[in-house]
Formats: sequence, C-alpha cells, structure tokens
Amino acid sequence: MHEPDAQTRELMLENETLRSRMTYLLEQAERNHSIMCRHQAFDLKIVGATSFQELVTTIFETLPVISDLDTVTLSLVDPEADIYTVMHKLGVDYEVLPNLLFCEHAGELGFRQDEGRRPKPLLGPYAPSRHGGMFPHPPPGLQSVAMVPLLRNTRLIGSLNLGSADPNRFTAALGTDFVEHMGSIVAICLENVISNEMLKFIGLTDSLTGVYNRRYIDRRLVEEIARARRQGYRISCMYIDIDHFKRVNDTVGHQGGDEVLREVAQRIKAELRISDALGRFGGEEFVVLLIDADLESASMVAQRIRASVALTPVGLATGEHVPVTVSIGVATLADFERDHAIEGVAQDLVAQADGALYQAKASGRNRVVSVA
Ligand SMILES: Nc1nc2c(ncn2[C@@H]2O[C@H](COP(=O)(O)OP(=O)(O)OP(=O)(O)O)[C@@H](O)[C@H]2O)c(=O)[nH]1
Repeated sequence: MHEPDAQTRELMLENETLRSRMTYLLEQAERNHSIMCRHQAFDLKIVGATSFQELVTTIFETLPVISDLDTVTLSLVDPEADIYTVMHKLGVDYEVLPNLLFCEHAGELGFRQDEGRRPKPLLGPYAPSRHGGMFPHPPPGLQSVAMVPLLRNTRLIGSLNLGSADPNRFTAALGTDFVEHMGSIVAICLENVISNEMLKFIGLTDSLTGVYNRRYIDRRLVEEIARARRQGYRISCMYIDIDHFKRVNDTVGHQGGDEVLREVAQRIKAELRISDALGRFGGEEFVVLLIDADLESASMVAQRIRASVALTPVGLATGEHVPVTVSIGVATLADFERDHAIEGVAQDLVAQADGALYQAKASGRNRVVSVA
C-alpha cells in the first residue's frame, strides 16, 4: 500500500470535516425536533386545560421543564380585581401559585405601547430593580429574562415572564418569533379559560345581591357533606327569611325592596367566615352553609346576624329608612353514615333548618331557633 498523495489527503480531510459537520447538523435537527415535539405537547396540554387552575399550574410546572428555564411567572392585567375574586370564589388556591401575579394597569408591565404597534417581548439581563415586580421569588443565580406580552387582538392582557440562570439565554439580539408564538397560544388559552370560568361563576350567583344562588349552594352542600364525612368536621345550615317583606315592598316599592335585599345580604355576609357560603334561595330567603361549625357556634353566628339586621334601619337611595328584621332557623349535620345517599342527607339538613325557621316565624319573628 502506498501513501495517499497530497490531493487525496486533502479530500479525505474535507470528507472528515463534512462528516462531522453533518453529524453535528443531524444532532441539532434531532434536538430541535425533540424541542418542537415537547412544545407541541405543551400547546396541546394548555389548549385542553378546562379550568384556570389547571391552565396556570401547567404553565408553571411544564414550561420550565420543556424549555429548560429556571423560573416562569405570569402577570395578569386585572383592573377591578374581577379575575382574582372570581377565581378565588371558584376555589383557586393562590397559596400554591406564588408566581401568579395581578396588576391593575397594563402600563405596569413595562412594554412599549406605541400607537398602532404591537408590543414586543423584552429580553435581556436580569436586573432586580427593574424586574423585581415580575419575579417576586427569583431563583438563585437568575441571569437573563424574557417578558413576553400576552395579547388578545391589540389588548394587552398580561405578560409571560421567563427566567434563566444562563446569561446568554435571553439577549436583546435574540429573535423573538418563538416566544411570541408561545405567548399568543398562552394568551388565547388564558382568555378562553377566564371567560368560561366567569360564565360558570355568573351561572352560580344571584345577580341582584351578588351572593351565590340556589344551584351553587345545593352543589356545594353535597361536596361539603362528602368532605365532612371524610374529615369528620361539623357543618351547619341556616335558613334566613326577612320578616314581613311583603310589607316592605308595599311601603317602599319593589326598587326599595331590592335595596333592602342587597343590604341584608351584605349584613349577613359580614358576620360569616370566608369558608362559609351564602346563597339567595329566591325571594327574601337566604341559606348559609357554615363549615366546621357545630350547632352552638352556628346559633351564635345566627344571633349576630339577627342583631346586625335589626340594629339599624336600612337606608335607601330615596333617603327613607326601613326597619328590617329576620327570622333564622339553624340545623347541624348529624348524619355521618357513609351509606346514606349524600343528596338525601343534604336535602334533610336544609329541610331541618327550614323547619326551625318556620318555628321562629310562628313564635314571633326576629328570632333564632336551632334544632338539634
Ligand atoms: N323587591 C323584591 N321583592 C321580592 C323579590 N322576590 C320576592 N319578593 C317579594 O317578597 C315577598 C315575600 O312575601 P311573603 O312570602 O308573603 O312573606 P313575608 O311578607 O316576608 O312574611 P313572613 O315571611 O311571614 O314574615 C313578596 O311580596 C314578593 O313579591 C325580589 O327579588 N325583589
């Protein structure tokens, strides 16, 4: 065998270089394919989220893993705190979502909002003084960040905030197509899920007083009884009815009657714990579920409500003042038998409180009757 000549050696070297370049490109293509697959899976997962909690939890838990990020936070524009309040009422637990942030004005997000131009993502080194609001719990060693505007049409609804310990991960020179695409999918999913949750909430509340409606209380009672059976705590129920409400309407008109209903709902609410649930059962009747309350403590709360309603007449927009009293029936859950159908147990509890209310009315009104 003889030595290859110089030209062959050069060709072999070139071949070698091309081979290793090709291997590198193949690896790169495989890596990109795998990133793309993971992001497609993420997109499918967030598109399929059926609740606000599920959506934001997926964003916080899955995105850092598939995108190799050290932190992800989400800021939502919520001028009247409607989203915050409704999600809370629907059971969202903010304690487990420390990276979910709310702001009053879109301007607080820091994007340039020139007339007619879509705000662009902001990429660059992490600066605590500038980005502290977006990253209230920054991981140690956070180096570079990307704030991605979440837009619905031209409206800025929030910002998806990505953070990395790699200083070169997000630099001003980097292209933003990828994060913008991610931002647009997150924005659509957020808007859908928030609208659905808001509709769900409206379907569960009473439009006149803003408290829950009967549908909600019926559903919640079944859930609470199941939980109370498992965890062994007490649930009590109050049936509240405004005394001689027909007379109120006859004296101050239907409009005035509505104002009285709203004020009574507020006075009841003011005496309750955040975990209790107040619903209007139609007309001038309200039902309260008291969680982790036995008959004695529920009766005490009922007395407070009775006293607070009777204490000061309700002031109306017309300047009139209407003295109002309520009668209240109180009952507590005694049936912890697991083989009894929950729906029947729930109906019995409300019926017992209603029976006690009947006694309160019959014995003179403006009073509380409790049944053991
Ligand atoms: N303003 C107003 N009135 C309502 C509403 N729903 C029901 N009512 C009125 O509530 C009154 C209920 O009257 P009744 O059920 O006879 O009872 P009451 O006058 O409160 O007497 P007692 O319950 O026996 O103390 C009726 O006059 C209804 O028209 C409402 O949404 N707004």
